[in-house]
Order: sequence, then C-alpha cells, then structure tokens
Amino acid sequence: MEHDKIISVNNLKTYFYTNERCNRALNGVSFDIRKGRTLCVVGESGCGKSVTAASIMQLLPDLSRIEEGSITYHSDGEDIRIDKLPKNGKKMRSIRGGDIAMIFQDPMTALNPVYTVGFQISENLKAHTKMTTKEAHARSIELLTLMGIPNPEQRVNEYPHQFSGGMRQRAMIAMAMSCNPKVLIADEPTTALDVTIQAQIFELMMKLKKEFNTAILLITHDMGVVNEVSDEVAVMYMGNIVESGITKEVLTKPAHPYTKALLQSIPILGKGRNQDLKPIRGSTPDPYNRPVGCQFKDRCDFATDKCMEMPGEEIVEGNHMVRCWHYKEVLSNGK
Ligand SMILES: Nc1ncnc2c1ncn2[C@@H]1O[C@H](COP(=O)(O)OP(=O)(O)OP(=O)(O)O)[C@@H](O)[C@H]1O
Repeated sequence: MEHDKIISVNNLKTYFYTNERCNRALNGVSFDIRKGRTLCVVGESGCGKSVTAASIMQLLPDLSRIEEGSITYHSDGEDIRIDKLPKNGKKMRSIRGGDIAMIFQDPMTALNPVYTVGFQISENLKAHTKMTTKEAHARSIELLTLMGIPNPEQRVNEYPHQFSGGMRQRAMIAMAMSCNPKVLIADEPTTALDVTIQAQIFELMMKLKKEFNTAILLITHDMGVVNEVSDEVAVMYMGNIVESGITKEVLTKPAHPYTKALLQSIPILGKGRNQDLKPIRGSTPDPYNRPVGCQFKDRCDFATDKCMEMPGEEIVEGNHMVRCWHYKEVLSNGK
C-alpha cells in the first residue's frame, strides 16, 4: 500500500560555520515521512540526526544555515516550503508544536520547571486552538490519562520535578500530542531511561501512531530500536543517507558496508549469547576536514580506488536505496 507523504526532505544541505570553518553537517539528505508510518534515522554520534530534526522544526542554532535543498510539508491540499518560512513567523509557530511536534531525550528541554505540567499542556492547547482555560485544563487531564499517567486529576497540578523520569517523558509526549500533530519528531526519546520504561514509551508512541495515524520520525543510534519499532529506516553517515528502505528489507539484506557493520556491532534479541559482535573499526572523520569521496571508505573492508569518488544513489530493489560502489559485493559477501 502506498502511504501518503506528509513531509518531503529533498537534497537538504545544512552547514555550520565556526571560526571561519565550514562543517557540512547535512550534505544532500533526502527522505519522505509518511502518514501513519515510523521512519527511523539511525547512525553514530555526529552523523547529523539532530541537525535533520532541527532543520525540519526551524530550530537551528544561529551559526548554521540551510544552504540548499527543500523541506516540504504536505498539509491538507497545500504544499508548504518549511525552509522558506521565517523562523519565528506566525505560520512557522503554528506549524511547530501544532502540526509538527517534537519530543526530546531530556524532557526538561520541553518542560518548564516553574510551571505545573497541566498549566504547560493547557498553554500549548490555548496557543494552537480556540480552547478556553477550563476546556484546556479538562483536555490536559484527558491527555495525561491517555498517556497512562496514574491519578491524572492530581498529577495535572504537579510540577515536572514531582514526576519520575518515565512519567516526565509521558508528560512531554502529552504536551506534544495535545494538538493532534500530523507528525511527531522524537530525538532519542528513551536513551536516558531504563529498558523497561523504554519499552513502555515506545509502546505508547506506537499506540498513538495507530490511533491518530500520526507520522513519526524517530532518531536513534540503536539498531535494536530500529528493528523493534520502525516501518522504514534511513541509515546516516557523515551527513548523508547511505542506505534507506523498508526496515525489514534493509535489516535482512544490508547493502551498505556501514549498515552491515552497525548490525554486526549490536546483539540481536533471540539470537542467544554467543553472538560474534564486531565493533566498527576506526572512528568518524573530523567533520571540518572530511575525506574526499565516500566518507566511510577509511573504515570499510570493501573500499577500492573507485571510492575516491562519491557514490551516487543506487536502487537495490523497490525503494531500497544505497550509496555504495560495491553494494552488489556487499550483498553477496558474508564479510
Ligand atoms: N550547535 C552546534 N555547533 C556546532 N556544530 C554543531 C552543533 N550541533 C551540531 N553540530 C555539528 O553538526 C554535525 C551533526 O551533528 P548532530 O548533532 O546532528 O549529530 P547526531 O547524529 O544527532 O549526534 P548525537 O547522536 O551525538 O546527538 C556534527 O559534526 C556536529 O559537530
């Protein structure tokens, strides 16, 4: 079944400028987020996951800029070029937190310690809808209930510090979901939580996705999470998507040496204890002094002279895409 696109990112180039040096943090990134689907963007620290989210939300720091490419929000019957909207203009403020909401690793990024949880959810509702204070308060209680927070009538009047880590995460999701967003962007939302709570938060997100047909962009460094929760995956390395497609296909038939290496570096649930885990050799290059050609070649077992040239997008099958000169070898080789 073809799922409708809700956000299209096309050839996005976001650069950072520090001390007259340029870091091409995103160097031509393209992907689509679809209604009712979860897309995971996965990769090691510094590959550009958070910059991707910040570009979509227009929350980039001052020393960075979108240099090229486009971000299009396919709203009801209207295509809106997010990257062209003034950052703090009325339209962008209504999209941010209304149509497109975001949750973070640290809930205190979104929650203010000096206001009650209920007040903050109500304020968000009042900013994006025509609700009165009374209606917004009642809706806040409903949202806390929906998020599985016990005693919502009491907890709505409590401050964030009175919540446990997992409950705070739920409160932030309640705030993000308050205006029925079309898209939920989640940047490592469970990294700081223990595995049981992590599983509960993902379960909650998946329930909301089903109930409201929300599209989810989930950022993670964890292939285990990708395997558990995503429909589609985009593997990122040094500002490029090096492989993408339906999660099942990419994880069972990885065509990029980096995807393969990521998969070999984590234990797979159900495969038992004696798994031959291999850390990825070497480290990511200096972002201010990037190698020529394929960014992964210095860590890659398949690299040849050809890799001095940047590989283009190749179609493996259907929408399974890879950027590697040697992907056929990778597919047929057990290395
Ligand atoms: N505020 C900033 N100032 C300067 N450079 C930045 C800033 N934020 C990100 N960058 C640079 O942009 C590139 C992409 O970083 P980004 O934070 O998107 O990585 P990430 O994949 O989200 O990593 P992590 O998992 O560690 O959050 C990196 O080279 C990083 O150094």
